Amino acid sequence: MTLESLRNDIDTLDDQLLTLLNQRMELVRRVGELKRSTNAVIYRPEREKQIIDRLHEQNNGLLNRPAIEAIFLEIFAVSRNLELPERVAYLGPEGSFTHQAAESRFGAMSTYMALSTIRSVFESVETERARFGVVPIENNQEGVVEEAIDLLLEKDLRIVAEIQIPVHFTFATQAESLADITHIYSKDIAFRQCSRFLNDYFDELKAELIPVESTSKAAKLASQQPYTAAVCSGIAAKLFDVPVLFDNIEDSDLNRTRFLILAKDFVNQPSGHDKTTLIARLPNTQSPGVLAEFLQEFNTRNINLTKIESRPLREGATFKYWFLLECEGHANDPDLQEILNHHAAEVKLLGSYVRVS
Ligand SMILES: O=C(O)C(=O)C[C@]1(C(=O)O)C=C[C@@H](O)C=C1
Repeated sequence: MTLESLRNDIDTLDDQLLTLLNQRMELVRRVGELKRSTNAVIYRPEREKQIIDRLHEQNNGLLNRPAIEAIFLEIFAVSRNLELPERVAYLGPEGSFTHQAAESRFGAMSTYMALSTIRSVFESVETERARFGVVPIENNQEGVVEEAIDLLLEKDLRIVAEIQIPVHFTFATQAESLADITHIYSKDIAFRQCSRFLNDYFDELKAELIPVESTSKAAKLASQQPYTAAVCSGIAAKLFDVPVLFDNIEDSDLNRTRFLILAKDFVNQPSGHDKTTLIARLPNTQSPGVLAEFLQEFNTRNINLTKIESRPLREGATFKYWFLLECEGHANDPDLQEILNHHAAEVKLLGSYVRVS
């Protein structure tokens, strides 16, 4: 087959894909009308997961699961925008890893607001300037983001979904050759995490490493100044139009960050593979057994507790704590429901949502 005839076949299939996508959007538009008439929520992560699971199971072509996910998450994002355009606030600046996390769920078509603090993301959702907020909650190498954890107690928001993304860095530059590069910009932590690559390539070339506030700023500088480069996220390089010379230049490929999507009011239906996040303010944790007995309630019901984080209650000059707990399962599961009922006064449900891993 010639290139031309292969391309002709691709054109024919693309025409069919477009027709099918438009047919799908017509159905989605009707779903949107139905939902608006019943005041139902537009974003249904558990339904999206169900669709991707089903497609993956029946698939026997070349596309693997990440490819199916990438294509369909973008389709869902376009669908949701058609049903009701929804604004997404995230911890900026543009091109940050939180931006990348937000885009991985809400797609290229959503309206985004880059905010400069985690608190302002919470507040924008609270005051309904944004329908959803995306914040980092923990990194598997560095631990939790304390500000985000504390705001979960302070503000009355719900968790819609979690996103986990590997922290990959790219090396982006406009320079024609590595030997031309005199300065490399990035955040100091990113330099540390890419030290092997930088040593291998630049030890002899002697480019100067210049730390700046964010990897997005680094990409911006590299877009403005010839003979410079940036160690930054892929999304920042794309945003500032700096060609990526090397991908995944980090020393360890185990570095992952977990983000939460927050909304003012949100209830997910069970997906069969869920996680639940709770806040517990137990009275008298200084009395023997109070905390242990509470945790035991999960154990006796065979509920797998996956995380417990203690944070100071900041009540006077005392050492008192509240706890952020995560367990497998959905708040509708009868066993978990029992615990929630039993501790209605001291336990608050932040959300049940599709468990990533
Ligand atoms: O099934 C729905 O509830 C829809 O709104 C449709 C749809 C889709 O495109 O398939 C879009 C948004 C939801 O997050 C889930 C699925």
